[in-house]
Amino acid sequence: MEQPVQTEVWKAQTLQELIQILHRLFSSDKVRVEEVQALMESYESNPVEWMKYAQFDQYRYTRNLVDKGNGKFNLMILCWGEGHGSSIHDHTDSHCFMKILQGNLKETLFEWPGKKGTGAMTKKSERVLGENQCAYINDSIGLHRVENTSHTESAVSLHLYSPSFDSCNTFDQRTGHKHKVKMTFYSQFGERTPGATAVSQENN
Ligand SMILES: N[C@@H](CS(=O)O)C(=O)O
Ligand SMILES: [Fe+2]
Repeated sequence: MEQPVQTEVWKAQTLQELIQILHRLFSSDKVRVEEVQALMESYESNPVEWMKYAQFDQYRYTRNLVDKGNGKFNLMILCWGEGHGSSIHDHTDSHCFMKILQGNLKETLFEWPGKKGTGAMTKKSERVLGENQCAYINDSIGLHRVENTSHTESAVSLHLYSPSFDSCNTFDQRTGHKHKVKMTFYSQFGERTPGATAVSQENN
């Protein structure tokens, strides 16, 4: 009789436990994408656990720092009001995991523009991510835009970036021209970042 292959399957019962296991997985230098993705998917979103990080802005999506991952990653909660979305952007050569905690988000993938960056950008695919799903992207997969297309529901997502970064490139869909933007946190560890305002240089 053949034995089924035993693989280790993580199940994070709480956000705190998820963070603990993430610290363990990232303490080694080799990131196993499928393992992290499965772990993040295993956490069943419980709003009570993440509510203090979910700080919304009326005009744009917000980035709220949850954990600095011992220098190995940044974990953050993004809050998307009705109709809020990001520009087409890259991820600065990092791993990007994106888990939906509430609502739905549409992710549209684009190809990198050619060297000269001229002409309309090519759309590769799109999909709608639902609650508890976890997507993954890096620069070799392509560029993306994320949108809460709902006019009645907000959305909340949990993002892990490794290594962490604080700037990325945004791209003009019609011309492919890129533009470097700095990214900031609306709040950190549940506290509003002093001086952080709705600046226009953001990724949206
Ligand atoms: N990568 C974006 C969010 S998203 O649109 O994937 C950010 O960190 O702000
Ligand atoms: Fe992104």
